[in-house]
Amino acid sequence: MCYVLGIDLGTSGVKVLAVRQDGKVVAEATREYPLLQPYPGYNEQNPEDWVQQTYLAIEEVIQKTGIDAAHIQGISYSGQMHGLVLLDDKGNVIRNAILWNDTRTSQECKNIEETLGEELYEIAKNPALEGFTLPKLLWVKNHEPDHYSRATTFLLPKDYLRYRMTCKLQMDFSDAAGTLLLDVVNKQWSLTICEALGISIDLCPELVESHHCVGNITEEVAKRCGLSSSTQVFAGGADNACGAIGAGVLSSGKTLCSIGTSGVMLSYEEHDERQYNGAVHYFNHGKQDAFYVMGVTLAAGYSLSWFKDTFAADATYESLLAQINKVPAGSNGLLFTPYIVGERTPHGDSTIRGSFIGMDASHTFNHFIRAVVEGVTFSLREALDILRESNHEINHIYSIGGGAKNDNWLQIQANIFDASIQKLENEHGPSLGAAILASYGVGWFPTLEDSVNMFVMYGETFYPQLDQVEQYERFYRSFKRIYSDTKAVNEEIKTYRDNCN
Ligand SMILES: Nc1ncnc2c1ncn2[C@@H]1O[C@H](COP(=O)(O)OP(=O)(O)O)[C@@H](O)[C@H]1O
Ligand SMILES: O=C(CO)[C@@H](O)[C@H](O)COP(=O)(O)O
Repeated sequence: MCYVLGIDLGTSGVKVLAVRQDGKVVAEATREYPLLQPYPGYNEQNPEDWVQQTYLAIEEVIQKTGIDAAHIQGISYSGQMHGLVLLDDKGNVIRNAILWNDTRTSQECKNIEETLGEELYEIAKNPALEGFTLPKLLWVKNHEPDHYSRATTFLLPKDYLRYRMTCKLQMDFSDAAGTLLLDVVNKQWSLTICEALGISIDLCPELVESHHCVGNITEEVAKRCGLSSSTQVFAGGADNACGAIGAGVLSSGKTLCSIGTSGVMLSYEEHDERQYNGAVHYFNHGKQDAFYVMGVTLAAGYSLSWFKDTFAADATYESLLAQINKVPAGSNGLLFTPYIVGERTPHGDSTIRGSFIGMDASHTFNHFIRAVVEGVTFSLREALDILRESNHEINHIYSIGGGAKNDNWLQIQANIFDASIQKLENEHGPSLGAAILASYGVGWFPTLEDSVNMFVMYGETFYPQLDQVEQYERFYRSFKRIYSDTKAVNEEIKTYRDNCN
């Protein structure tokens, strides 16, 4: 029997999945690593943590299953997008990675928009947002010139991990699309954007398709992890592109909701013709010559994990959510906005912060938990509204990520989105998409769709409950007001946060 490994380098941790040629997931292993937050709004990670934790997870999967390493024919990757990894001329990391949820680059974003104007949207198809890679490159150039001067190339998180395992430097189109340096339609680095912003195009690595074979596992890594150097390595994709592949979102009319650390509402796009004017992200898919649009809630699962770590550190997610059904929809008038690290969709605002609105002495811990779950889901509903307003008919949504592990939350999604919610038989998120790319790359299947048909198994469907849908529409209208009603006071109190620096 032959196998592939799918490796998802997420924000909270790395997940390694071993999948058999018949699509059976034979083992998985997850290892966490710390999120470094040296100042409010700063989010970094040490790339060496990614590498070492991945090696341990690979070892664990092989030890759990006793798989003969020579039977692992392919490996591919998915990863948290946009994070900046700078390498020197020896391939060494120059500084910690600056991540997708870091919001220090507001001034750089302003400079990019002022310099490029409409050209940015014509070429990169996206607005300059703090989470994207180009603003981070410019921030290092402006604030850490010694680091910038030593850089010979930049990579994104999963590309760096793949580089360490193959010694090959590349980036796939689906992840490159999130850098703001890619000409999305022509699938090439934009010399116009590089030159306008004083970035050498030589910093940009070779571009490849997600199913492209970049090389093999090196002898050194094979020995370290118990792999074989005969194993082929495939480029992989952005975590949301791989999440879409792993849920079978490979054709028009299909939509994904992914509640990971971030939250994503994503719809497949066959062509690049629709204009969204930056209201949502527009990226190359991991499926060749396809695209997708998506809205992002910066702190989706992160809002729940932050609340758990801060107020119930010893609880499990299961125990935390077990009682929320005892609280009615709308949490008896308690509303939460998930803007605890700023927000992207629909409010591109790095200054806004979260709120609990309507706190009453009668509210209990369970009300707060349910309010967090509902607030995250309301935020994703705002992204869904943008997609529906641009003529995406969306009545059925595939749900993945940590938030898809809880049936109460899946039912709340159905009621707030007013759509049926499709759970996968086994929730593996983007790592399944990465495994599918490897299975297609090694030639087990003639098309990506054939691999999806073999690997993806759908589970329970959750249907909207009319009475709850109607109640949520009322609460949703109140939720949407909170951003504009709290924007000014958040701008006032920002200085109190900054003085923590
Ligand atoms: N059993 C669970 N029930 C509900 N939410 C969960 C559960 N496990 C994890 N989560 C949520 O999912 C998030 C992590 O999702 P995941 O897709 O694993 O993360 P990432 O890919 O961003 O590292 C956590 O922030 C947490 O809020
Ligand atoms: O910034 C984005 C997408 O634009 C995020 O979706 C990151 O890609 C992080 O993903 P998770 O760790 O939340 O899966």
